[in-house]
Amino acid sequence: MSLTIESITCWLVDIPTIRPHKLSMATMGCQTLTIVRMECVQGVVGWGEATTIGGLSYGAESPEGIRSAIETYLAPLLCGQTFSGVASLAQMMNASVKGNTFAKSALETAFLDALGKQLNVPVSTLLGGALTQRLPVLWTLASGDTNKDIDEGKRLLAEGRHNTFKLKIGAGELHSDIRHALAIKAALGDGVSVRVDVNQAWDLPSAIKGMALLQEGGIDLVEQPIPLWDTRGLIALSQRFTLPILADEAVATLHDGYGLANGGFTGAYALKIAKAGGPVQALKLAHVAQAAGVALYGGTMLEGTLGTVASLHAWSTLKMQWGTEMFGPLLLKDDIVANPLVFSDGQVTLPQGPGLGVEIDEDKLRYYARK
Ligand SMILES: O=C(O)C[C@H]1C=CC(=O)O1
Ligand SMILES: [Mn+2]
Repeated sequence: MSLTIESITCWLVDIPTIRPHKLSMATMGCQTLTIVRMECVQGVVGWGEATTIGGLSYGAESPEGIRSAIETYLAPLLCGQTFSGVASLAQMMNASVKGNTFAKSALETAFLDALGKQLNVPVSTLLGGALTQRLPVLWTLASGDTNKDIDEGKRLLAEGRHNTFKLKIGAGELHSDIRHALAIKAALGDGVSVRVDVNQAWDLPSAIKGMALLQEGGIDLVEQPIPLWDTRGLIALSQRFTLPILADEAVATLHDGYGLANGGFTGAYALKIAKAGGPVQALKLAHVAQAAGVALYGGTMLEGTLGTVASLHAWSTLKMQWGTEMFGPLLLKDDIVANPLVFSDGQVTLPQGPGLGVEIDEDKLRYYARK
């Protein structure tokens, strides 16, 4: 069985967020989904998505750059070619295009969706088979205001939608950020897991001070406290504190995962399909982590439903010691799918059906697509 790619179409889809989402490097009021439609000669169509955060403020690929890499380089390379699976697809993309893992992730996702539809199996089956149909999912409190975050957290706990929270810090002065995090932790209570993501904003001395206070205050996990290039610092912090570290920006591919673990990093890796170049590539990093005894976490680039579901199919094949943050669609006011994901009891349900199991609402796609 193989698929021949006939055409690849790409849209930029702008969807407002339900509230401002404040990270250390940008405040989002809108998310741009780069949507890919891959039509195959065999009659199946696959869909994929790539997102980043805050234009070029989070990473090296912008939505416009992702679209340009696909339309100018990757689509002409792939159209007319026949692939028996993701291995030959990835090999061809990597031979001609360096980096651009976000663009490659959207294409790998679309191919997996098409292949699953052709074989009449879910993408999770192509990736090794789901261990579970429901995955834990936390929520990020990042309104930029401590009291608003507390109200939002309490409301979501009362509704039973989430029982674990991540806070975005690093934009403010160290001690006021710590006060913010510990006030939320105290208000939500002992039984609620609260983690923080610094998104690289601290230098090493600040991280040493900050982590001591966060550890003392009962925070459960600290994500990417220092810049991505400072792997020596990250390893040292992971060995110095009992408060575990989640490596995010510092660990994109299996090579990064190997390097950190080999250097003595203890803690966990945030897997993201966009950082690795697709669901199959992200699983390679997961398997390196498993070999090294590093724990796993299912990360998001705040994708809409398509990218979130693609990630969930991959994460469903793994034991995720720190759960997932696949809440992206809940941060958006709308989406381009006819069958939204179901979130309840701190969990999200993996869609059934062939391929990704996501049905696109093409009217909404046209409505939100950038003209
Ligand atoms: O983890 C990040 O760095 C990005 C993203 C994930 C959740 C969230 O709120 O932002
Ligand atoms: Mn992060």
